[in-house]
Amino acid sequence: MAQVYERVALIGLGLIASSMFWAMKRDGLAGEVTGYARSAETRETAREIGLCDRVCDSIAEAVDGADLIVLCVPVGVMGDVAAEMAPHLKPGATVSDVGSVKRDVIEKVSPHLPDNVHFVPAHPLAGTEHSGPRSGFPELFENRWCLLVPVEGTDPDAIARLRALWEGFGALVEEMDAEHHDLVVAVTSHAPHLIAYTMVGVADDLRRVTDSEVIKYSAGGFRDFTRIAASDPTMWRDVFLTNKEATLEILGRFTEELFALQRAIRQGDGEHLHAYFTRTRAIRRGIIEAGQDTDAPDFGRGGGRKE
Ligand SMILES: NC(=O)c1ccc[n+]([C@@H]2O[C@H](COP(=O)([O-])OP(=O)(O)OC[C@H]3O[C@@H](n4cnc5c(N)ncnc54)[C@H](O)[C@@H]3O)[C@@H](O)[C@H]2O)c1
Ligand SMILES: O=C(O)C(=O)C[C@]1(C(=O)O)C=C[C@@H](O)C=C1
Repeated sequence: MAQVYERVALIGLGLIASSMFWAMKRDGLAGEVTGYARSAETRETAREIGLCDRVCDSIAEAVDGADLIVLCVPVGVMGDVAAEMAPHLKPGATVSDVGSVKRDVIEKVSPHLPDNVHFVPAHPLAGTEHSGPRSGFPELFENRWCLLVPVEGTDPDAIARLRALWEGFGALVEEMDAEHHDLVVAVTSHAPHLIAYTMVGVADDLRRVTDSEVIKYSAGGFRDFTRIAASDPTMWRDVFLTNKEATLEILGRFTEELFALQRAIRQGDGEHLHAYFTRTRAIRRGIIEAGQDTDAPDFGRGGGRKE
């Protein structure tokens, strides 16, 4: 595959950055890739496993001369990181991010960026419950969506180039505005994570269900909940604090539906339950028919793959 960027800097060296790096190297999508993470331990691990061509001890050194800089840190620190790197950016460079929330990130990052760089926020809808520099694998983005959320007036060439990189990773790319993005992912990702966290918390609170029983009998739905609820606490704290409005809107609707189902169970209203479950079953079938059920085949081979 053809090289898309000569110099790329990855800031934050966890699951997403490491998956991007391995995919870039596998397919020759970038020339030199530099990396920076805040903790010396993470930088040391990165050097040990060959994550990045050059691991830098300062953000200034990492972004120096880079054509593309991707912020791969938790959404709560995107603004601070942008402020720190801004004076060292090369004119004409593209700054992007992979944050799970877009409106807040755009609000926090944009004011720090000089006028002579392009800002093209992005969000790959792909991940696992694992985090850190060892968790990435190059197939992570294959056949997954990556949403680009460019602000109005962004240079179309900068957008097209970033699109080419994500398509090079095997992702399906679409553009969306930030507000819509945040509402969509509140439904498809953020609220489901909160529900999973809650369900596992409830099981943990029930003293009659011992730890060993939770492990022994969790072969089905609950096992999936425990996988999701094992996701990184810092990342998810930041997601909920920065996508507050949309998540609360969806959780409000969720609570209303839950009460309605609760009442149907109490009143023995089987018709209500059956009609509801028939409707939701059709959604799952729609996902599979659209070829979006990327969980079905064993697509990952790295340490961070899904169970
Ligand atoms: N994990 C997922 O499923 C997933 C999927 C899509 C997008 N995202 C988004 O991608 C971003 C990164 O997530 P991840 O899963 O790769 O996280 P991760 O925890 O695996 O990695 C985060 C990295 O950022 C570093 N970091 C934290 N604060 C920093 C700072 N102030 N300066 C420099 N480095 C700092 C950490 O040391 C770590 O190396 C987040 O914004 C997240 O919302 C995550
Ligand atoms: O599959 C998982 O483990 C994920 O949690 C990935 C997932 C998701 O909810 O789909 C999580 C957060 C991201 O922002 C995008 C993708």
